[in-house]
Amino acid sequence: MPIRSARPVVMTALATKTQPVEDPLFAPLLAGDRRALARAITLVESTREDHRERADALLTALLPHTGRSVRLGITGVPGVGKSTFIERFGLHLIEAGHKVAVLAIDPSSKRTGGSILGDKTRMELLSRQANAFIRPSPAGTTLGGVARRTREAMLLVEAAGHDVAIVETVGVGQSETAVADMVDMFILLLPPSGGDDLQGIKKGVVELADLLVVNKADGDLARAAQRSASDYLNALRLLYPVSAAWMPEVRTCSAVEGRGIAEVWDAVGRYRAAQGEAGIARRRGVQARAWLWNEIGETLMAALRRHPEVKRQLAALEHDVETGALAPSAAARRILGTFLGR
Ligand SMILES: Nc1nc2c(ncn2[C@@H]2O[C@H](COP(=O)(O)OP(=O)(O)OP(=O)(O)O)[C@@H](O)[C@H]2O)c(=O)[nH]1
Repeated sequence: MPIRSARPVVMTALATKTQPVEDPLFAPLLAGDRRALARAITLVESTREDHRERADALLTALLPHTGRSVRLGITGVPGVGKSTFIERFGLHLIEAGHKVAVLAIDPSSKRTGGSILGDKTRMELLSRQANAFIRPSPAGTTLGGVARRTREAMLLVEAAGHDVAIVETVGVGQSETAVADMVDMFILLLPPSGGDDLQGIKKGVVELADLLVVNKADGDLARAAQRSASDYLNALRLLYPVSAAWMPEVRTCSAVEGRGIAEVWDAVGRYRAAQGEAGIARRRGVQARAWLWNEIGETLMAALRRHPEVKRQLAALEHDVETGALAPSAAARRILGTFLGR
């Protein structure tokens, strides 16, 4: 069953007619039970068909209780200090009374433990907090698959009462775009660079960022960090029109010393004020529509690959395409013809 917007009147009528059984995870998750939340995330991560149906039903029921968090994406190259930063940032938010969830996207990880958050020593202090929920990246082969499950996990943490949802991704590859497509604000952590150039940082990633934070602004690196920050600011001035609703800011911080962390949260507040509720809602609407088409694509492909007759034909058609006996477009049309029963 696809995710659909909640229509209380119709739902109530349907509910009394068919008496759908409420998922046992529904009530405890809404009450903020961590085990129920963890189990619900495991459910949405499952690829089993029956689990998928249950996950869709649970998500649909929870949908009216989602959307109330500040959705932040954080990226940066390995070693820039993401986990040190997120831990400090998360602790700062918890101290201010927030409930924080950290989710990760890392489909590329071949590291032992499987994911960037798999290592138990990461964010140890934060993970011990009652108001923090940290979830490692699910194992996945495709970015699309991992992103889909992270999006759903974000809805679940929101339903469980987390009012700040942080999606972390390692700054290599395409995952930054996937994260930028599911959050309200995208934060790029940068290392202090030695020279006055922006080498090593992909321009595309800088363009996605709403806030640039040069980390490690301490000790010997303090001056280099300041210099990098002004270089980035100059570069951004060339990228963005001054009249835009939000001109990305550049800040420095020291995650290790805990300096500049509160200022990052202040910048989040300014960003949200500049966008306004309508701006955030618009961005989320565009994201939801893109997500719908993603879902259609993924679901169609999965159905296509499962189709028995398609499966039977596929090897021969692939062989014909490989040997040049058949044009890929013609083979694709035949496969789709079979799938659609034409
Ligand atoms: N001087 C200084 N070092 C820092 C700071 N933040 C992190 N580091 C150090 O940078 C190294 C990497 O920090 P992590 O937080 O593990 O970085 P990460 O980006 O999560 O790294 P990956 O797990 O490889 O993705 C560690 O040795 C940290 O102690 C900082 O503010 N100042």
